[in-house]
Parts: sequence; structure tokens; C-alpha cells
Amino acid sequence: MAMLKVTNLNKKYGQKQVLHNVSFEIPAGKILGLIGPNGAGKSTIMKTIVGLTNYSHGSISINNQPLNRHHRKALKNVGTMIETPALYDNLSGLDHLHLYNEGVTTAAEIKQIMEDTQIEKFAKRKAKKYSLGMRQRLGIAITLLNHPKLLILDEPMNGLDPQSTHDLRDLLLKLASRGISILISSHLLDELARIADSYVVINHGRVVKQAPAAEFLNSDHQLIKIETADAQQALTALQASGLDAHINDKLVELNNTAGALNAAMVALVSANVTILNVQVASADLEESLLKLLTADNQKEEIK
Ligand SMILES: Nc1ncnc2c1ncn2[C@@H]1O[C@H](COP(=O)(O)OP(=O)(O)OP(=O)(O)O)[C@@H](O)[C@H]1O
Repeated sequence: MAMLKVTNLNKKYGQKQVLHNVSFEIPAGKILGLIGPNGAGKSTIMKTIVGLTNYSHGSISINNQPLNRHHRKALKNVGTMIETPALYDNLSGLDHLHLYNEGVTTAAEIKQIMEDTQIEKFAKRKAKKYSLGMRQRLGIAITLLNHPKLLILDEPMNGLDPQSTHDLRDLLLKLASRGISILISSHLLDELARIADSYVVINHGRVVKQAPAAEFLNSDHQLIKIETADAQQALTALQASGLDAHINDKLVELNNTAGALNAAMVALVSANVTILNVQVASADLEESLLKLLTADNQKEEIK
């Protein structure tokens, strides 16, 4: 069952249409990464889902309950952190947790949330003394109050040091294993790649692709990476055989299309190139994303 279902969402800011028929869904207990370049519309999608801004057409449902201007009950199931959390300077972290608790989170649960988000050490300190990382962690703790079934997190890893990023990753995986669905945006694609079950790629307010994570990391996006004694000599030999190769950081690379590996080996051996190592690797998320965006932007130009 879909915990979040977004169907044909359209949104305008003034005369400017910023979302065009955006549709996607997240099943219970799954993590969906929302990715795309600056200004693509990721924050707008999130703000629309949590009712911070209205939409013109389309529908949103959370846990099978419709969400619109007149029906906001569905938001009871949602924990949200969009941009840096707004905190009260003179209140402590613990004060914030009590303030945002709608009476359904017990003292024992608050203690558990503080442990999970590792804020116990500074929970009694006033928020004005918090670093950005501390603010982010308290923000996540607040989203966990009131037993959310869906978390909406816009760039939650911003400002976190590597250890805190690692801890947040573990926490999100733990929450998903408890059945919480998570919509998360991040420019830290390597981090996202470690937790996301699937992705929605947004460009110019449109969904370019929605697919399981595995589909972004293999299939037609595999690369053959060849280490040789002389990359330039290898490149010349491959190109002379009609193969579309390039040099990347001393390795020659080419797409792993049918027959490419065999043809490359024949070309290199015939040209007496010394082969030191050969790998067939899945392109990483960043490479896949760049490819998708380049193709999509070219389509736009042709239109
Ligand atoms: N309050 C607003 N008023 C008018 N236009 C806006 C407003 N907020 C966003 N926009 C425009 O909507 C489009 C989508 O912006 P949005 O912030 O959703 O992108 P984003 O993908 O989250 O970008 P980033 O990765 O930089 O955060 C952009 O063209 C932006 O200029």
C-alpha cells in the first residue's frame, strides 16, 4: 500500500508554472530520494505535500487519506523538516520536544527519540547555542514526535559532519525498518545512494524518471574501466576500432554495450597496449543523474 501518493501535481508561483503533472508514490517502510538540480522543484514538492503552499491541480493522499486545503487531517501522520529547523533561541532541545509533543508521545518515547537522534548531551542547552548540526539533529527529533508514518526531509544532511551523517543514515534505515516511509532530498548523492530504495528525478518541475535504486546503478549504465601502461595509446587504439572511449583519471572508459568488452580487448592486444587491470563497474548515482539531465535538457532544447 502507498503511504504517500502524489498524482498529477501542478503548481504555479504567480504566472510561472513550477510543477507539471508530478506523480509518484512511496510504499510503507521505503525511502524515496528526490533528486535534481537547483531550482528543479524539489522543495516546492515537499512544501506542497505538507500543506505549506497550495497546489493548482492534482491530488495528494497520505495513508489513504486525501490532503488538500479542506482536508488536513492526513498531516497528523507526517513528520516534516524543510530547510533548517526554526527553533526558539531561549528554549532548550528538551523544551522543544515538549512543545511540539501533541500529548501522544510518552516520556519514555521522548527519551528514546533523544537517544536515537543523539541529542541527550545537549538537550538541556538553549537552542541559541546550537551548531548547525545540533539544530539538524533536534529538527529530526521533532519530526519523530507524535508517531509519524511518513517523514519529509529536505536536505537533512546539510551541516552534519561525517560521523553525524553516518549516524543519521543508520537512523533513517532503522526508522524505515519500523515501517516509516521517508521522502528525502539531498545533494549528497553518495549518501543518498546508501539508503534510498528508489528515486524520483525532477528537472524543470517535471518527473524525468522514477525507478528503483538498482535501475540507476546498472542496466545500460555500466562502464568498462581499463587501466593500461599508456592511457593515450590505449585511447587511440580503441578509437581506431570505432569504440567510443574517453580518458578519466588515467583510466580509459567506455560504455558496456553488447560486445564492447571483447572488441576493446582485441583492439588493445592488437595494438600491443599493456593491460594492467579491467573492471566493469556500475555507473554511480551522480553519473546516472547527469546523463538523465543532459538527455532531458537536450529534449527541451529541441522542443
Ligand atoms: N516563493 C516562491 N515564489 C516564487 N517562485 C518560487 C518560490 N519558491 C520557489 N520558486 C521557484 O520555483 C522553482 C522551484 O524551486 P524549488 O526551491 O522548489 O527548487 P529545488 O529543486 O528545491 O532547488 P534547490 O535544490 O536549490 O533547493 C524555482 O524556479 C524557484 O525560483
